[in-house]
Amino acid sequence: MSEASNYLQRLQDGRNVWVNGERVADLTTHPVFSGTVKTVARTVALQDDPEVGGELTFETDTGVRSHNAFLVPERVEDIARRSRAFEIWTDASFGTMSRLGGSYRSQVTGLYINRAFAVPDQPHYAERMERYYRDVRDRNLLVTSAGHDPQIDRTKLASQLGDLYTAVRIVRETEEGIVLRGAKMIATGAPYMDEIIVSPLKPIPASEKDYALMFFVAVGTPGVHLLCRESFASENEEDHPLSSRYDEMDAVVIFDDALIPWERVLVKNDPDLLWKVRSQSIVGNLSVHENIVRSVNRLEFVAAVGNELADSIGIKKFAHVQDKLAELFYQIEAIKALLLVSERNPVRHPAGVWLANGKPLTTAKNLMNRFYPRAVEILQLLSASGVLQAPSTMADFRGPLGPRLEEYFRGADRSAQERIQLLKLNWELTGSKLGARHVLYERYYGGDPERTHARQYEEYDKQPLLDKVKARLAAGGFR
Ligand SMILES: Cc1cc2nc3c(=O)[nH]c(=O)nc-3n(C[C@H](O)[C@H](O)[C@H](O)COP(=O)(O)OP(=O)(O)OC[C@H]3O[C@@H](n4cnc5c(N)ncnc54)[C@H](O)[C@@H]3O)c2cc1C
Repeated sequence: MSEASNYLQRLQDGRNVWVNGERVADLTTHPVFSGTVKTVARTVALQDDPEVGGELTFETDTGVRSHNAFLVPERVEDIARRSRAFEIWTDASFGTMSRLGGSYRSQVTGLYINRAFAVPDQPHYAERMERYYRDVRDRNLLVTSAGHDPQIDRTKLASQLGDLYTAVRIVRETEEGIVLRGAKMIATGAPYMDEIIVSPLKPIPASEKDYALMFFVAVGTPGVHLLCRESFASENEEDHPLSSRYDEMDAVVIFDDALIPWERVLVKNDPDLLWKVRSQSIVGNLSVHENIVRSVNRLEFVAAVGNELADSIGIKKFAHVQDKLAELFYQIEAIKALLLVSERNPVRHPAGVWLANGKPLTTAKNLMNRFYPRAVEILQLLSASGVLQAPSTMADFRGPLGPRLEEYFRGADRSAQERIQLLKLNWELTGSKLGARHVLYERYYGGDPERTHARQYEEYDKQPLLDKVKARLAAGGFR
């Protein structure tokens, strides 16, 4: 069976996906989901593609071909193999779909690598992790994650939110596993995925041990509900080139007395073990590496649109326009340079794997949540009211006003229809609901930027900088 038809079949698992007040009977035909399902199926099918399939996959010890996000980087060249696979996949959606690229598949790989290294005294952890990794890898499953408790009141602990089962907690244990109730926020792409990693993203105090859970849940598990946000998808490919294909959706995951089998439970009511596992650098490193490959791809897309906009109305010769276009280019070059530096200066981890250097990756991640909103702002500044002059639909070109539109909307270097297509693409990136969500995503997907930037400050090795200045001052200053 091809990867694409296998994927489409996997969606028919009775999953509880809720949107617009109804349970979705079939994602493959539902107007909110069918466009993106096609995109995911097309991307997954790249593994069968004679041209790129080899670069995307590796042969496992069980003899199947699996995506390189599952490749354990035992040799230094494996970093480049993983990177190339991320690039091919992310290019299939111009960097707009974050969960397809392999970030959370990489977390599974990282957790597998860590299994014995992080917790040698917990054999059940290592055994379950190994079985899970092998299963997900060999079936090429798609993975997302949900890490946060409902927002409600951030000054309170999970146990202080009123109902003890607001955040996810065990209701009872059975021979088969744990029965869970509560909600986790938010799992991007969940309706299209096979698996969700559920795990808090920050340390849990000992007094809150009942919330210290880490487990993997199959999306189709009975009692698991995915409550989707408002859809940004469109069925009109001509007018909405991105929303019709790439609305990856975000969902709250609700556990309504859902049974999670023991073999999927990695940490149960154990804050120490949880943090031991989560704070290991491998998991974050492998997944951030994918994020940065995707970031380059996304910035390249935005820069190309910006250049086309400038060409289309003949504004390229203005100095401030060149300044803005140059800014889009240096954004690309800065993130690309950090990616290259990280890949060319790999670090051998004691667990026996090679990792791209973490410092430039973290820097790129933190820069990106400032770069992307600015990149979108530049597109807005370049097109000004142009996007609002575009007719509501390309169909107007086929109506009675068509010949007039050809005249009024033509560009400096292109036909009216070509220019309006470009403006519609620009609107998708800068003014549509999908575009606004992309900006929010780039700001927050990697955590609250206020705190991730502060962490970079705290973890930065400042001493060598300070020593130099202190020595100079001690020697009499800078005279
Ligand atoms: C589009 C999108 C997709 C996402 N996809 C996923 C996903 O797939 N999986 C997943 O697990 N998560 C996902 N996230 C969640 C993301 O990880 C969080 O948005 C991020 O970590 C911030 O947490 P929060 O949204 O709960 O905001 P909060 O932590 O509630 O913060 C809200 C505001 O309060 C401030 N604040 C709150 N607490 C503190 C504090 N202690 N100190 C200082 N300031 C504070 C913050 O700075 C911020 O301004 C996604 C987010 C977005 C926007």
